[in-house]
Amino acid sequence: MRKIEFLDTSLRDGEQTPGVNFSIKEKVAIAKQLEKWGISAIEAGFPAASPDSFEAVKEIANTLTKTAVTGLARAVKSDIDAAFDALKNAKYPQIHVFIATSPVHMQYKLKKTPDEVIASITEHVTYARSLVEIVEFSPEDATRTEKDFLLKAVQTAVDAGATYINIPDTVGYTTPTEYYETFKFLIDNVTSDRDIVFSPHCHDDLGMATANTLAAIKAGAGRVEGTVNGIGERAGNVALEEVAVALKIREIYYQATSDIVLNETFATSELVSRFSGIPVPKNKAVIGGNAFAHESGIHQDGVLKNPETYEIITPELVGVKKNSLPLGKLSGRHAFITKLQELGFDEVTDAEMKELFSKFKVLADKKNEITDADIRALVAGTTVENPEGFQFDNLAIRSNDDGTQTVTISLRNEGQEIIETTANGSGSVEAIFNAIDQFFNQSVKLDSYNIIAVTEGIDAQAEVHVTVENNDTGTIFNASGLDFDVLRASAIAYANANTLVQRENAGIITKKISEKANPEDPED
Ligand SMILES: CC(=O)SCCNC(=O)CCNC(=O)[C@H](O)C(C)(C)COP(=O)(O)OP(=O)(O)OC[C@H]1O[C@@H](n2cnc3c(N)ncnc32)[C@H](O)[C@@H]1OP(=O)(O)O
Ligand SMILES: CC(C)C(=O)C(=O)O
Ligand SMILES: [Mg+2]
Repeated sequence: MRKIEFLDTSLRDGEQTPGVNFSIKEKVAIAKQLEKWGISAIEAGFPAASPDSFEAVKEIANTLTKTAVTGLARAVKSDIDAAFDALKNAKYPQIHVFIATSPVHMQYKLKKTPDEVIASITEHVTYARSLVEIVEFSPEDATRTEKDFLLKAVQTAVDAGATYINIPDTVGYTTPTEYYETFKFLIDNVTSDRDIVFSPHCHDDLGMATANTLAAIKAGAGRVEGTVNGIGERAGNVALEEVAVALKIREIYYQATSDIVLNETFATSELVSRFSGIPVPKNKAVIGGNAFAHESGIHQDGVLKNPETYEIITPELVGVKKNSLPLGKLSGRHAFITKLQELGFDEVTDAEMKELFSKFKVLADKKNEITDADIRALVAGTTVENPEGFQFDNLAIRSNDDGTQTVTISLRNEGQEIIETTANGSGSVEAIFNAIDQFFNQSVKLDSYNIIAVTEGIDAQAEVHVTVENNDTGTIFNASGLDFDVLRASAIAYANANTLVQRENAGIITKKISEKANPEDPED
């Protein structure tokens, strides 16, 4: 049975999702969880894109001990130098060089002839290979590239020293049969005296990313690329959890396995969802809230008689655990520590533990039963917070006789100074957002506002997701807030989003606007 390697690009392609902007701390926390999940290589970013991206790759390279870390680079020497500099301390560094090979990309975007692209592949893969042992090459938009030219580009990269050949379906255009044939064609025709590993990199524009990825494995691919929860540019990348579980359930058919620790899947998905601000839909395959729910009578009858009638994946397989140790307001420190360990949070420091326990006690006073989801939410909010900018402190609401609401909100700056603003609104949320707008005094448009209950029941914690647009730059930011009270969660989410906008305006973070189409550009 073949072992399929997994490369996760949630921190690079995943961050290209409109609105997603992970802080460096969040990226490191995700990278550590990915290592625990059994990912063999993490594409930690595009170091040449911004100082923030560079620092994140560097920090992850300094942190991981088991997993290879790779950085993306155009076929441009300074991009490759930036990737190498960021990866200097990685235990297992890799550099990923890409250049487009489809006619439309070469002619309009790169303004290069096919011969110039081939020369660029030789020059830049050779250069990357002079710096690190393991180089990955991607012919961008491979699935719209003419077959013989694709083979020529790939053979050129192999001859220049690339070990991993990634065949991106950049615009989510291919189909399973076609992609299978592309892989077969390349694997059968590329020659090398070294072992070359081919990998799919699928986008989900036509909803075929998982099927395409599995077809590539069937054709002989040895590594897969994708993201957690399928986040990524446009309709997203392939969701790696779907590929990992499909391989497990159909391992005989694919004659392949992986090192993915499947019972870490749910925790990985939840962390990425929280930090990306993108909730997992209830009907999402493998990890959605309904993935294991049986609603209709005939299905329930079948499952009661034998779960195998309708259940091919068990909740336990992907780490959805039964709440074996229920916690409440009378629980003590020992039970709390045991629960943290049971949930896999074994790296919590003493100081974090102290803070977590006091937050747990506050929550337990308000909520009858503290579930595992509450604890995970608590940990995510405490161990990774945005230390820069203003933090939500408190809010007070008054209903007026004319039906309007008045809100006084206080925010705390890094020096722990508390600043208050007051505003009116026709409803409480509007008044809260008006008060925060008044405080930040910057031009922001609210694009979306969503509330999710973290757990079931009337005393559930609320998670609020907002998407805002910085009117000065057009950049979109997602942010979330979590609290027992939905209005406080709303205030936290909106204040966090405004903090990101403020940091962009101050030049501390940069995010290229990829989500806005340019009508003048033939590619858009
Ligand atoms: C399919 C993918 O996911 S590709 C990865 C996409 N990710 C990103 O774009 C990350 C964020 N990007 C950025 O921060 C910026 O685009 C940067 C820093 C990389 C470059 O910024 P700028 O120098 O301002 O260039 P800009 O983005 O406007 O244009 C891209 C340039 O790179 C060229 N280019 C694009 N891809 C490649 C490549 N693989 N190899 C060589 N050149 C390339 C384009 O032709 C264009 O060149 P031109 O300026 O001569 O016309
Ligand atoms: C950079 C490449 C691998 C990419 O993300 C794509 O083509 O989708
Ligand atoms: Mg991609």
